[in-house]
Amino acid sequence: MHIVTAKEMYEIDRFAIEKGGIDGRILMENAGRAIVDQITNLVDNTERILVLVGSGNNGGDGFVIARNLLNKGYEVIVLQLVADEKIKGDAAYHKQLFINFKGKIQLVQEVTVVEQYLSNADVVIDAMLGIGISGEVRQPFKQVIEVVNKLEMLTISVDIPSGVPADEGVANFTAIKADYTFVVELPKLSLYLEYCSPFYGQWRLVEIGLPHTTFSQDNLIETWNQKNVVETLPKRNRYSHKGSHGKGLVIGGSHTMPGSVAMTAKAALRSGSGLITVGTVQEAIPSIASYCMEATYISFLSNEGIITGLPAIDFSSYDALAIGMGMGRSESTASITKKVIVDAKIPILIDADGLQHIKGDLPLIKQRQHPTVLTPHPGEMAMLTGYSVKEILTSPFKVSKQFAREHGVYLILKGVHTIISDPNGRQWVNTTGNAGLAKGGSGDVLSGILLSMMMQNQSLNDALTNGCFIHGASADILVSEQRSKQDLVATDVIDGLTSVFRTLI
Ligand SMILES: NC(=O)C1=CN([C@@H]2O[C@H](COP(=O)(O)OP(=O)(O)OC[C@H]3O[C@@H](n4cnc5c(N)ncnc54)[C@H](OP(=O)(O)O)[C@@H]3O)[C@@H](O)[C@H]2O)[C@@H](O)CC1
Ligand SMILES: Nc1ncnc2c1ncn2[C@@H]1O[C@H](COP(=O)(O)OP(=O)(O)O)[C@@H](O)[C@H]1O
Ligand SMILES: [K+]
Repeated sequence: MHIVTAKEMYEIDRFAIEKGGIDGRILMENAGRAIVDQITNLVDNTERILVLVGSGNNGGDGFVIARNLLNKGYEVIVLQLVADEKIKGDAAYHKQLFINFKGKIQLVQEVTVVEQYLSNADVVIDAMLGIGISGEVRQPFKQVIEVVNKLEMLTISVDIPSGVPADEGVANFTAIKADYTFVVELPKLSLYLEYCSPFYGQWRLVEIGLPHTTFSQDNLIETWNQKNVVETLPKRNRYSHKGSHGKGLVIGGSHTMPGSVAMTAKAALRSGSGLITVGTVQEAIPSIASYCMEATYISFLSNEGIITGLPAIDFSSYDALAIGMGMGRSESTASITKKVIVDAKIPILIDADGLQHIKGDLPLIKQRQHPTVLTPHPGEMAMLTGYSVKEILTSPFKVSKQFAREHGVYLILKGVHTIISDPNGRQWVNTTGNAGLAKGGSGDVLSGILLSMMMQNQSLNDALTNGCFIHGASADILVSEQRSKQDLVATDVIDGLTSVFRTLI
């Protein structure tokens, strides 16, 4: 499903009205009614409802909601926070219908009066500002938002919590903290920004009859969900043999960090790889092998438990490789990573310490004739780009698209809403995962799953989006069935892959 910016939402709206011939007043009626259907599931008609409306079409939705709730026997008052002449077009039409239906509207701009109305209500419907907001929230909205947030009453936002920007790039704002938000037709970008999404509370999409398409081809962002995975994940052929499912190489680890490559290798095997070889220091092999007996091992030259040299490896005998996990950041490991980037004429995934190594070698990556996948978390992304973590979290879509295009890489910016970007600038947002994954080792497991997916017979975009989905889905199933977000650890996520694959295939 497309994730839209405000501009794209307006384009779709305009298309539906101008080319599709749908009257904007019908769209507004559809939006209001669809939201009322949701509200009636949450709110009993003995509860008193206050609808806060502003000057735009978001306020217009508010009038439709108020009228339809009134028809269903709810006690409803509309507080209009702007002067009468500010309400125009479709919103004015629906305001008049509400009046015709004997609806009560109070024109209020002093916050103390708003407070009095709030104290006599059980539920507040927030239809003040929608996706048309620009700049900082002005009065009286700012004060009203602060008052609503202070009160412990059920708050339901229409389309977007008032004050939250629809798009990325605005770090500081005053906004309603909604319990529920009913988002009109398509998800807005800010739903997937970790500093905005908490304001939405629980959210759901409501359909109002718009086409699900976007017109600006330079900003294609989609969610990746279970339906997409089921459609694209290759089934295992009855006549396959181990060579059909990829031979992968995992390079990394050190004497003090053997666990990371162990988990990457095990996760790769548990997600379908035919054969996995681990290249690491001799000292680490016994402990890794006892956890991952299915893998084979190459002992790398080492000094004090750190890899110092690359043995002669025929990279062409592998289908893909992952490098960097637990490898350390010495000069020797950095030069090994550099050599692998140049010599290995196969798809490569670079994670963790490997990302630190390549900062100065991005031009070498651009020259590669085979795909390169980078999997930074925001801290590593900051190191690679020179932006601060805050700047990255404020504009994660823009920053990652720019980086993927500029350096010709597949970029997986990990986080609550992991963003996958391809070198052409297409982007997907993963929809699985939970805070149980916020533990050391989760990223190593992801690298293993991705390595395996990269070797299965699917496009690289599908491989990476499916891999991210499967990783998060494992954590979700575990947390819902046997573990908690507290005790979940990375190796559980590997064990949980069984449930994911049994569900998906
Ligand atoms: N297909 C669709 O998309 C459909 C969309 N629909 C709905 O329409 C909504 C979008 O409507 P919209 O475009 O009228 O914008 P919206 O946010 O209601 O108001 C903007 C007004 O607010 C004001 N204002 C702006 N910034 C401000 C600030 N910082 N601080 C204070 N005030 C500020 C400014 O007014 P001004 O005071 O400047 O004259 C401006 O005119 C959308 O979210 C959805 O709910 C549905 O009806 C069905 C179809
Ligand atoms: N709160 C969260 N919600 C969803 N996914 C999360 C959350 N925290 C972490 N993750 C996921 O867990 C993984 C953590 O990776 P990373 O930071 O590299 O961990 P490590 O380096 O310790 O292995 C990423 O895939 C990330 O998307
Ligand atoms: K709103």
